[in-house]
Amino acid sequence: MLVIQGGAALQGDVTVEGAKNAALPIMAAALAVRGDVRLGCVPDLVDVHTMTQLLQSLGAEVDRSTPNSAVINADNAQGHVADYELVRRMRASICVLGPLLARHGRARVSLPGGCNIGHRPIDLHLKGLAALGADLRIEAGYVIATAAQLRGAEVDLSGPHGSTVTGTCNVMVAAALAKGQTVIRSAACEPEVVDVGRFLINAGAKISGLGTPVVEIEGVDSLTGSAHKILPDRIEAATFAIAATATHGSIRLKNVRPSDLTSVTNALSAMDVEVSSTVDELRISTPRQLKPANITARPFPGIPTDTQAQFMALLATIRGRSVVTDGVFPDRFMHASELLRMGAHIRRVGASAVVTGGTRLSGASVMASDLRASAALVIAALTADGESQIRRIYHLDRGYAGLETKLNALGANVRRESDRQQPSAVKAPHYSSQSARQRTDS
Ligand SMILES: CC(=O)N[C@H]1[C@@H](OP(=O)(O)OP(=O)(O)OC[C@H]2O[C@@H](n3ccc(=O)[nH]c3=O)[C@H](O)[C@@H]2O)O[C@H](CO)[C@@H](O)[C@@H]1O
Ligand SMILES: C=C(OP(=O)(O)O)C(=O)O
Repeated sequence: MLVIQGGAALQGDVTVEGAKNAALPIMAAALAVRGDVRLGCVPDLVDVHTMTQLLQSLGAEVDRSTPNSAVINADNAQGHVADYELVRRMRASICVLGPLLARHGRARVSLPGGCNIGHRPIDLHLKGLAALGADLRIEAGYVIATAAQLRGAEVDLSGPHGSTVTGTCNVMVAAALAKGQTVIRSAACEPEVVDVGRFLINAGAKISGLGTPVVEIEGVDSLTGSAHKILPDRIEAATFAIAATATHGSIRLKNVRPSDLTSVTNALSAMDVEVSSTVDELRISTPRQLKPANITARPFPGIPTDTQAQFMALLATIRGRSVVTDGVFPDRFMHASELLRMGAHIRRVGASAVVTGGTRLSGASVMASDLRASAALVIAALTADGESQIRRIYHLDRGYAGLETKLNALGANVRRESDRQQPSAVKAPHYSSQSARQRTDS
């Protein structure tokens, strides 16, 4: 668990890692590439470790001996079965479906489980791959997919809450090696999807329209090894920016792409936070008084759903009434009940959470339910009077590398202790270790 003594304002510089949500689908896409794939800025996260194990279970060689890098060679990867034991640990395992199908013409991938952030179907992944000619069925908890020859097609990925990020990645990889032209309509526009597309282009794919809802792909015969640097993690950056704001601190974020964070910085500016940027840095400086705000998470370029919980924790500290809505995962409010334990005033009203902020939060023992809920509890604890214990932080280790080290360097008081209520806890991942036990959030 993390034990946090609240009250310190975050001050100083922090360097942001490469993005989890780009690293995972790119590592999966390496299954469809011949030769060495050299990745830089790979974050040292439990999820990356799980993806490493998944690729190895399929026969790929993965060398992570150099920090923040991965060299993947899938030339001898003959496996096509992504086993439940690995897939259940991490939702993003579904990203191997498209690459396996493209590579072997068949794939058997365990269904990723129901997750704590709400309903997470994969119907759009299946619909997209079926449009390319795959035959797909669900049997005994596995997606079973076969395709003698994938063929380019028109694919519409619009769902009830926008497009699908990992679904777009799956279809993009499969289409890159399909015969003929594919047009993906309602493609996800998230920067991580663009990064996956750029990785594929470096490997020889022909893709245009990245970052727009219409992505066109001309299939090629093969993809070949290449080097790619993972883009900076906008969610980690936003988490630190929100934490600095909540503690009335002042920080400089290094290795960021400010244009990926416009919705977040606009929301902070509307609360009266001072935000300034250079090409790869952001400065956040917080006045004494902040204004409440209404926050609605939406697909890119909207406020990311992966920052909604952190915003809710911040708004609980700001005097006045704020409304938080999640237009991507409408039920992603598990953090609210734990924030209540710290003295926050939050009510669910229809599809939104109404936050009446301003009462000082107090330290408490709380339980993290998912990755960003954990981050929200950390932010709340940093602002609270007294000590908080945050349990089940294996969620946090899925998505934040060295969080307590980074926070302490900014002046926070955070320590990691063993949690007797957490029998299956994982250690923070280590480059050379292949044996970390992990827990699923799914
Ligand atoms: C590894 C990774 O990149 N994870 C991110 C990815 O998850 P992930 O790719 O799983 O999320 P999606 O973009 O697929 O989901 C977006 C919305 O579409 C719905 N949907 C999705 C797929 C489908 O087949 N049918 C369907 O209806 C979902 O229920 C949700 O309402 O994008 C989410 C939304 O930005 C982020 O919270 C996750 O951090
Ligand atoms: C929900 C998240 O990740 P995943 O899709 O891997 O569960 C997240 O990063 O907040």
